[in-house]
Amino acid sequence: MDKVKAKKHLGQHFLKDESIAKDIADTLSLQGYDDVLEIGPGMGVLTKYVLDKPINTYVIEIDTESVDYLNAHYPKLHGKIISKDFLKYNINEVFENKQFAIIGNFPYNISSQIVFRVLDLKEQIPEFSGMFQKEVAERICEKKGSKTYGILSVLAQAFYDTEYLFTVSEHVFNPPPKVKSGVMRMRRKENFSLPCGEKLFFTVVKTAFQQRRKTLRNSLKTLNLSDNLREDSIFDLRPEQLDVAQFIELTQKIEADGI
Ligand SMILES: C[S@@+](CC[C@H](N)C(=O)[O-])C[C@H]1O[C@@H](n2cnc3c(N)ncnc32)[C@H](O)[C@@H]1O
Repeated sequence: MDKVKAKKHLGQHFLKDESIAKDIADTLSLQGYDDVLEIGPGMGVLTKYVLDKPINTYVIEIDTESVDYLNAHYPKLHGKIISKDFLKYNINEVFENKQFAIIGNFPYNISSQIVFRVLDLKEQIPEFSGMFQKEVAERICEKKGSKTYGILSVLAQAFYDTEYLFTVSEHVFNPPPKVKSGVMRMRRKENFSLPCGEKLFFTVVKTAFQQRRKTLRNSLKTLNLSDNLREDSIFDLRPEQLDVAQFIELTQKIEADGI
């Protein structure tokens, strides 16, 4: 069967370098789960190395041409290829009440949506690793004070320990993307339930970073906080000056204010 022709609208950039595929597969710690789901296997360059691990491997792929290719070349995947859009797929069809890891050389056009979906499913996902465009991988792992620290950094780090692992050149892909790539890993914290309302925490973080140059006193105006609360010195800060613990503290103060 012929190779799959890369489709731009699906973010298809196929990895050519087998040693990088192996290094990505090796980011799996294999601790705390027996199953792994690879998002976007394409022609299976990474899948091959994931299949070498002592773990049940499933893949989810939106492109039917890639699915046909995988069926033809990877008999070990028989019955474990989910021909669906990861963003819309109900994971309980395969992983009901199960812990599973997610890995991939992710489609860059939907990077942030994939991270948000993982955060939605965090109760079942103890580990999430793989390749994004470098800027997104860095953003996930960035600490307060940096220019790229933002919504993804705070929300991912509220529930996961995040590590930036290594950078990958654009030349090892076919076709090459315009930007460099970065491999990162997120491992869920032992205690990942927040000591404040999660929905409000998400709202506070997102609202604060929508106007990242403003102080919280200005950017959080839309939350209708009391004048008394707005006197608190935490509101003198800009969002990039707060770490996760401070965003939690801020959310707790807003909760106590009775929003
Ligand atoms: C960057 S390519 C990586 C392909 C392969 N893993 C590799 O390393 O060569 C991203 C893959 O994700 C697939 N993809 C794009 N959007 C998807 C979605 N919403 N759900 C599942 N797969 C998707 C693409 O078809 C493509 O195969």
